[in-house]
Amino acid sequence: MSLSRLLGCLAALLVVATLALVGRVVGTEWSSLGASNASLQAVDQLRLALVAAEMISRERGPANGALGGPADDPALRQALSAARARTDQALANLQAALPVDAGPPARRDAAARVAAAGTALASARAEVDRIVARTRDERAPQAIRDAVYGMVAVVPRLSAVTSLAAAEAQQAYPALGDTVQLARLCSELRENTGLLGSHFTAALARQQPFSPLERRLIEQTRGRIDELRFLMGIRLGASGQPQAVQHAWQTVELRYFQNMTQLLERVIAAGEGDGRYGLDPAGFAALYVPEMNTILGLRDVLLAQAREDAQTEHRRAMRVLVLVLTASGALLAVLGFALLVVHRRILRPLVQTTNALRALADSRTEAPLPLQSTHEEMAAVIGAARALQVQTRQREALERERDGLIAQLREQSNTDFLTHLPNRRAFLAAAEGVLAQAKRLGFDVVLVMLDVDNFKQLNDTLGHACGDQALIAVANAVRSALRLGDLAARFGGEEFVVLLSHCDSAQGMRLAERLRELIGATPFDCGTEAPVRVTASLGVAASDTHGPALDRLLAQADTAMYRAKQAGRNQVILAEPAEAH
Ligand SMILES: Nc1nc2c(ncn2[C@@H]2O[C@H](COP(=O)(O)OP(=O)(O)OP(=O)(O)O)[C@@H](O)[C@H]2O)c(=O)[nH]1
Repeated sequence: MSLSRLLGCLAALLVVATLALVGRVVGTEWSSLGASNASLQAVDQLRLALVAAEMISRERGPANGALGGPADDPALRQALSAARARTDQALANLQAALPVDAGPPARRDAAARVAAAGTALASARAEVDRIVARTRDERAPQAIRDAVYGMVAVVPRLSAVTSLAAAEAQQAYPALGDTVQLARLCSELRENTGLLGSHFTAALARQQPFSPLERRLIEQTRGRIDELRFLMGIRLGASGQPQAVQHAWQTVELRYFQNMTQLLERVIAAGEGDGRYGLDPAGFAALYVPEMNTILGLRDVLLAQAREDAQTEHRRAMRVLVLVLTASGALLAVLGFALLVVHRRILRPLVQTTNALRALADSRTEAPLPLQSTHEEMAAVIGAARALQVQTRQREALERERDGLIAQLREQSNTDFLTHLPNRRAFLAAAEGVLAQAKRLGFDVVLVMLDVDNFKQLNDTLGHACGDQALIAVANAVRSALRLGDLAARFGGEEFVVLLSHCDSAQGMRLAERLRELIGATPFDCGTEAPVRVTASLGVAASDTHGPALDRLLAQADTAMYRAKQAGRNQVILAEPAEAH
């Protein structure tokens, strides 16, 4: 696997792992935000449910007043219809906060329960109205009691709704548990204190002692009130309760539990005695209800506290989420930047350098290298590769130069520098090749040995430079007499040699003779008045007579040439067959 591929895989892995981690953290904080939002909603619903229950309870005050008062008292009727309007509004508010066809089954059930409470309330009100329409004398005590307890029975119908809201608030944000439960206990306490007042209504209206049933109900309700006071006292007495809550609880203790003790003892004593209360239901309510409502004050403080706690939690969750999102964004940005830097500053130059080095290994020096890196190590690698590239280019240039020189030297070592004809060495090598071919293919060759006559004398009389000119003139004559495929060379000093391919002795003699004439007829300039000429003596040896061995042909031609010299120079002598042996 290539390094870039490996790094690509690692980068992808890193990005995926980071995204998973970020997703997990953001998801957790997002659900924490959702939970705190849900707890806020649940606290609001709990408040609406408790207020609705309170309004139904409070409606019992004017209802009891109307049941105990004269049939056509406009003040009582007005108070009752105002209380009913408040209750209807509170129920409508609660109904609006509970979606009927959305959410989990318990929630839909809660909405149905509110609707059922509304229906039960309507029938309880109808019962109250039926009794109130009668004259006071026509109102049977049992009928009043039934009407009162018809109203009383409506409130518990909302308890499922309040417990659902309290449970949801608590589930979303467990720290709210104590506060919402205390708010519910407050509501229940308020309901029971109201109920206690309602138990007195019929007896106060009739100014008669309590019936056994009323006595039992009063005892039960007082017992429940004491129980609730105890439960709340334990929780509210614990340290850590906010000041506002402690103050509200102390107010309830003072104004309801202490201030009302005397009034309640007096009414109960009269109810258990002669039935002379000294006040009617409305009078009792005027004294009792304001003190009882301090419990609602405590409830509202608790609900406000729960809402504030939920809001604080919501703000905290929002802050954490924003922080997590910002940190995640920053982390991803840093990661992306780091990967980009690694890719641009390390990986890409490395790959480019690797390609350049690979190309160098294949003797290709044109592959581009990255521009200089700012990183020490990369700069060193790129610098080394660049130096290698430059060195390779220089080496290649030197090698080219060397090859040229070698070729030139080879050329020079095979060529006579004066006449530019091949020298003895080159001739011997080439002639061996031609003779080998002649043997193989069966054609004849002729070797002509040529020596310039009286050359020493020429040198001595006209100078060495003139001798050189003579040699150049002879070489030119030899060159012009040759056919394609023939070989000619300066064999040494003033001696030349010619090897004629596909040639017999007769043809060789003719060519040698023509060459002799040509040399003798070729003038050259030696700075003298008249141009100078030289002659040459030539010895001819043919393979058809002497065989195709080079040394034998050379020796025979040389001997023939010597004889030509002896015979007076400027002539051509064919080697005798006898000389072949
Ligand atoms: N100018 C010049 N002279 C050369 C060169 N090579 C050999 N010589 C001279 O050629 C002469 C050869 O002389 P000899 O061997 O006596 O032969 P010759 O004078 O031609 O006499 P014959 O061959 O008998 O006609 C010597 O004086 C060499 O110094 C050369 O390249 N240039």
